[in-house]
Amino acid sequence: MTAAREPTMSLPRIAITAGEPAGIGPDLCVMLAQHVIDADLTIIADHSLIEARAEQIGLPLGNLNIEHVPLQTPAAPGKLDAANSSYVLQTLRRAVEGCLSGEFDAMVTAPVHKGVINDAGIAFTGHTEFLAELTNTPQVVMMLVGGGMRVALITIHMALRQVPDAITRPGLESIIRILHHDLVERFGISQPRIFVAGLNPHAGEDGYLGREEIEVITPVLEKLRGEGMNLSGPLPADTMFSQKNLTQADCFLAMYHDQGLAVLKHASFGEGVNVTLGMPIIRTSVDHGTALDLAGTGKADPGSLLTAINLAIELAANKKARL
Ligand SMILES: NC(=O)C1=CN([C@@H]2O[C@H](COP(=O)(O)OP(=O)(O)OC[C@H]3O[C@@H](n4cnc5c(N)ncnc54)[C@H](O)[C@@H]3O)[C@@H](O)[C@H]2O)C=CC1
Ligand SMILES: NCC(=O)COP(=O)(O)O
Repeated sequence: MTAAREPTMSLPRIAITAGEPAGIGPDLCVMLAQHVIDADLTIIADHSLIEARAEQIGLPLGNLNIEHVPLQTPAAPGKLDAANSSYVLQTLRRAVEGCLSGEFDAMVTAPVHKGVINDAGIAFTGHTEFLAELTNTPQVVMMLVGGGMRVALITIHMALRQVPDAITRPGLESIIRILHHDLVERFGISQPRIFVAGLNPHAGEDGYLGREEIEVITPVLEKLRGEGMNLSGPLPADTMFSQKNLTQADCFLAMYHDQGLAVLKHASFGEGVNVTLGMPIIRTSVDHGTALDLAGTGKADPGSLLTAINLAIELAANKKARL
């Protein structure tokens, strides 16, 4: 909790990385101080950055707990500076280290700007891949939760041109195994029903509109169904998210980023949560980006960050209950 709350034993300890310093992440961290949250939050950020943003948007910091990681150069709202990219990555390293050591029960990330990190000469496609590397996890899965659905992805941050070649039988099998495992173990769904999209229009139209469904997706689904997994598909992606399917699926599995996330964000932008599956640590995140246009204005909506914190609390409690 960040506003007035009675001290309580065993609240989940959650690290929050403030993200890109020129974006809305620092504003959202300040906004957390205005809410009562049943967790011990540690904001990992430059202390003076958060203080300055609080002053800018006219909100008190209260007893917000901030662990200081110094900026490389002063940050102005809305003005990206590649010099601060190493700071952004350092906040992530610190949170991961704390989660791995047991100091934190989970980490929640505010948005980073992928482009400016690359401008600094650091190859970076997203938190998901960076955290996989830091935790030595060979395969992670991105799943978003919102709008009454869960949507996981086979391919994440890659050019559309590269997608078909990146969908392989071993990769698909490994992702479905992780997804199934985490839906059971982390989300407590005993028999998850996973609806799997095809890659091509009409799921390939029997091979006339592409052969990935026949050659890659169907053989993997048949193999895993043989092990007892409840898998539907490959389904035409244009109708996969029908209202009827929303009531029946525990999770949709999309072949590429915008096939799944455009639908989810249409239904829930600003209230959705991004969760990384397959890692030894719990990580949730906002569903939006750095919104440079809103940084320092006080107009950013903290809804997604609050929902991400609540999901982290729930997943940490589920994990504790299983120990
Ligand atoms: N979790 C993360 O670190 C994510 C980072 N990004 C990064 O963010 C950067 C900017 O991405 P964009 O595509 O421009 O998306 P964006 O989400 O930053 O902005 C899209 C639109 O939504 C509005 N918006 C976003 N968050 C809002 C909030 N909390 N309250 C009110 N309005 C909000 C913005 O003002 C803008 O009009 C990119 O570098 C992208 O890679 C994008 C998504 C997730
Ligand atoms: N569209 C989701 C997104 O870009 C966030 O990715 P990540 O930084 O959480 O890997």
